[in-house]
Amino acid sequence: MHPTKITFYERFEPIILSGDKTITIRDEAESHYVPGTRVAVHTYETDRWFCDIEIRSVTPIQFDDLNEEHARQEHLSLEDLKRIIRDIYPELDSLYVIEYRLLARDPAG
Ligand SMILES: CC(=O)Nc1ccn([C@H]2C[C@H](O)[C@@H](CO)O2)c(=O)n1
Repeated sequence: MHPTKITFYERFEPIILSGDKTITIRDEAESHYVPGTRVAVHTYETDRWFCDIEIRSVTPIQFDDLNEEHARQEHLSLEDLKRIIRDIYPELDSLYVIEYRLLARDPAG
């Protein structure tokens, strides 16, 4: 069964809902999303649903191959992106770029 839920740190909610952040970079444990499927997005901290996304692609990437295009898609500088990835996944080099598009958001949000 493919995963139908993903969590994001609450601080990223505004840029996900604005459509400015269109990828997330995760480890192997979170790499099993299926392109074309709908996934519910919840906050990591409180498990609050705030939107749905459609998975566009899941692509392996090495930490050293992260570039300015990934940073643009994350709506971050490359320096900040690499620092955040290193905070979340210290010493992990094999990662996955999950590209998505915003489908529906909480009308009360
Ligand atoms: C539990 C967990 O790992 N949750 C995550 C992981 C990553 N993100 C964000 C941070 C960056 O913008 C990208 C890159 O991983 O995705 C997140 O919000 N929550």
